[in-house]
Amino acid sequence: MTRSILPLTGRSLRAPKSSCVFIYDDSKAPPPPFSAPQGLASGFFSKPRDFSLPNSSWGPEMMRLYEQYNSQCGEETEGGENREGPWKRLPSYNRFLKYATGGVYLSRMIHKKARLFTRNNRDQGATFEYVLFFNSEEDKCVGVFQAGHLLEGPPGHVHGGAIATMIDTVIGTHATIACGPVLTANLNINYRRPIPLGNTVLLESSVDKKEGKKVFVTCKMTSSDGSKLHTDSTALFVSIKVSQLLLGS
Ligand SMILES: CCCCC/C=C\C/C=C\C/C=C\C/C=C\CCCC(=O)SCCNC(=O)CCNC(=O)[C@H](O)C(C)(C)COP(=O)(O)OP(=O)(O)OC[C@H]1O[C@@H](n2cnc3c(N)ncnc32)[C@H](O)[C@@H]1OP(=O)(O)O
Repeated sequence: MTRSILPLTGRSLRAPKSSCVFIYDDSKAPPPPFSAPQGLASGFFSKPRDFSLPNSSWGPEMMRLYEQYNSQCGEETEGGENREGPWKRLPSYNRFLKYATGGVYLSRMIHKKARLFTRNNRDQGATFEYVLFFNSEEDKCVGVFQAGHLLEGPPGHVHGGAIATMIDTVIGTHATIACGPVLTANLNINYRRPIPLGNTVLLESSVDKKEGKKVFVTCKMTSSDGSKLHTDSTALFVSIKVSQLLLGS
């Protein structure tokens, strides 16, 4: 099942008349969430860049963990057959939607320039290098994150806000897979040990409980070999209708 993407005329979202607006159709049952960004992205670019693939800035630990999970991913073989695997690599693009009003008219320039926060720097390795994997059998989501030199907080170490961003990204993705579109309502982080800039860390999340519109998720972030605990965190996500978010109601 794939999420249906409706091309709407500009009127309903107050976008420029000549524009084609893409929005998720909430009336359909939630599909696996990661077909959506791909579909969306391909509406705007002939070949969208998938940022979760290795690049020359990835260090040995980032590559080691990537290979460890990627080698356990299902894939299509050269013969066109599907090879089974417990993990799935989640592709990652730098934008979701071309137009969103958010209740206020945003200029065409802002819409055009909007980019996903974690994927907005063209300098490879400078900020957030990461890849996410999901295991549906175990209901586990894993993020491998290499922290770049522009994420400095305390001297030589990663800023707490950048750490929170990565946690939110992993658990937000996990909550979206579990429940469809969600927003972070609450995020609690215990920062246990600072992360040196350039280091690769591993994030592992689990869904603890679903209660109506609410989904409770936990996440721990460790050094790449698992020996040091950097953070442990809990979060609450609440399901939303994307159309409400875009229309500002
Ligand atoms: C954005 C969607 C895009 C979807 C795209 C789809 C696929 C894309 C694929 C993947 C995406 C993957 C990853 C995403 C990456 C990163 C994640 C970034 C996430 C964010 O960066 S997100 C921005 C920051 N986030 C906000 O900007 C939220 C502002 N906020 C609100 O928009 C509302 O506040 C909302 C919606 C949270 C709730 O509003 P609401 O009206 O829907 O619900 P309501 O208030 O009725 O609460 C219902 C029940 O939750 C309880 N509850 C609510 N809030 C609570 C709190 N804080 N503490 C404890 N309990 C709370 C109530 O007590 C009640 O509980 P009960 O039912 O038991 O009474």
